[in-house]
Amino acid sequence: MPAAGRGLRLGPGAPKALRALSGTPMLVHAVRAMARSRAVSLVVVVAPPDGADEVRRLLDEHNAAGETATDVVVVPGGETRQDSVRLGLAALPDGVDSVLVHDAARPLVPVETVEAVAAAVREGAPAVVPALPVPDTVKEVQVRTGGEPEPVTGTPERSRLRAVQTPQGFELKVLAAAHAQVAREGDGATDDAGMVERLGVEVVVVPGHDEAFKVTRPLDLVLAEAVLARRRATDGF
Ligand SMILES: Nc1ccn([C@@H]2O[C@H](COP(=O)(O)OP(=O)(O)OP(=O)(O)O)[C@@H](O)[C@H]2O)c(=O)n1
Ligand SMILES: C[C@](O)(CO)[C@H](O)COP(=O)(O)O
Repeated sequence: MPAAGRGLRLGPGAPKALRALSGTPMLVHAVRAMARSRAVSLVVVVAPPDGADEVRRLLDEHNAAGETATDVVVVPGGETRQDSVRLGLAALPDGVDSVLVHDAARPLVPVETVEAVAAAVREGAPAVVPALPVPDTVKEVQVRTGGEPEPVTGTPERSRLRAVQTPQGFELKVLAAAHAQVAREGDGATDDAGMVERLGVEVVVVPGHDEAFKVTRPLDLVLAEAVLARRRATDGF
């Protein structure tokens, strides 16, 4: 679980994963969300490089894995999400053959989404992503950094686009090979599946969920609090 980001787009404050949602660190919500799935037996939390001890303390204090049999280990992360995922993979024990990579910044992912991804990997898909259709029309532009209007260069057909979430599920040897290739070639990708695509391995999509959104900007905190309030009212947690 990459959790080492600063959360710059969320504004000043503690590293994003440590910020509170309804009084509980976002990371604790995310670990609980994964531990709730019977497909998950170990969560490797990749903490801010200088914050591994604090993260361990917070997870223990909040009893993050609760009554589940899920183990939680904490390792320090890296400069980029890609580095952090690679450091998390390096901490896996021998004998693991499949892995889910889940952003701590998606703390409210429903257990059904986690299980759908895990089931697709178990059934033989080497790489699986949860995703939703895109509600807006998406334009490709010529990027301008000076604030001037950006010329549109194309409009991809919306019905063929998907907004991709996490957890993304992989055969471990496929994901490890993808990260090794990217590390060798020095070419990044914004998600793990993107690296696997470059290996020429097929990635498949299963349905994502609105509540698996990524807490990125301040308005996302408002949405997350509203989802938690609705869950407390209807589900009791
Ligand atoms: N060096 C990094 C950067 C990001 N992440 C993690 O990757 C996930 C997705 O990243 P993002 O939402 O972009 O988080 P930040 O990098 O913290 O956000 P920002 O870009 O706004 O700073 C988050 O769980 C984040 O903690 C990480 O583990 N290591
Ligand atoms: C992995 C991801 O959440 C899939 O949508 C996304 O690409 C992460 O991007 P970020 O810029 O690191 O938040």
